[in-house]
Amino acid sequence: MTYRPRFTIGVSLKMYFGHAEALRWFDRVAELAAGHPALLSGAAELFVIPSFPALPAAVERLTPAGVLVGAQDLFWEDRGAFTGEVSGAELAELGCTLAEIGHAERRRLFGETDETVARKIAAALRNGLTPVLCVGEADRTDPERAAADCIAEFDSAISAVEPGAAGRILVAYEPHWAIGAAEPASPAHIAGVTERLAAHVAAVPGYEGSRVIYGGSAKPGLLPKLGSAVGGLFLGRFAHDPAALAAILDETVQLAEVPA
Ligand SMILES: O=C(CO)COP(=O)(O)O
Repeated sequence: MTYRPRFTIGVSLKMYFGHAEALRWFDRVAELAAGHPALLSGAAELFVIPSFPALPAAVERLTPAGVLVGAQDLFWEDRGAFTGEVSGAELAELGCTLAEIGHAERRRLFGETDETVARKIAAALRNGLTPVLCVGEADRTDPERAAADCIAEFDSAISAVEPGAAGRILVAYEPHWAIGAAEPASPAHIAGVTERLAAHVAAVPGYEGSRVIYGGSAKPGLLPKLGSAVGGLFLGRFAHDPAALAAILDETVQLAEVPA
């Protein structure tokens, strides 16, 4: 079964923007998305993951334009004495529909482990949030070994999901070495990993509709080189200019005309 929309395009703003800057960016992206043929035709769905304090404004300004909003992290408990943390329950209440989990920066700088990732995946699914699960090899290697690392990360990440709570996951393949770089990984490397990873994910019962997207210095021009090897892109810096995001949405329209 072909999942619609054809491509998922996501943007994480990480901690790049101040508040006023984020609001201006939301307004420009809302304007772009509301009239874009990619969203209107089902060629693409678009999600935005801003900082926590910007979430209510993002929901208010982007949701009417058909853009999904998610958080950059969540805690694995739903309520209690956990100073500084944010629950999936509150995120869902705010109108978020996604939660990013296990980004390489959180693993490297904030002590995220396979165990905490697994607990957070369970928390997201139990609160009705679609996890954006980040996986990827730490060091440059061949696609076979990279795919094996990603598959092990995926299996570990779903290991704490409560029975009956499995659901759609957006798996973001982000090789650590390609994040914050000048160029993305090569199309051959990306396809060599995403095709193996997607085949594995598709065979796990309960996770139907999941898809694998690529992140790590992704920018206009990459998607046409990948075609159906990926379910979409997860963008960082190269979506700060809304014109670049528009160019990528244009590419999804052209690609959607080619049968999957
Ligand atoms: O980590 C990323 C998205 O989560 C990618 O960021 P960059 O495209 O800025 O490398």
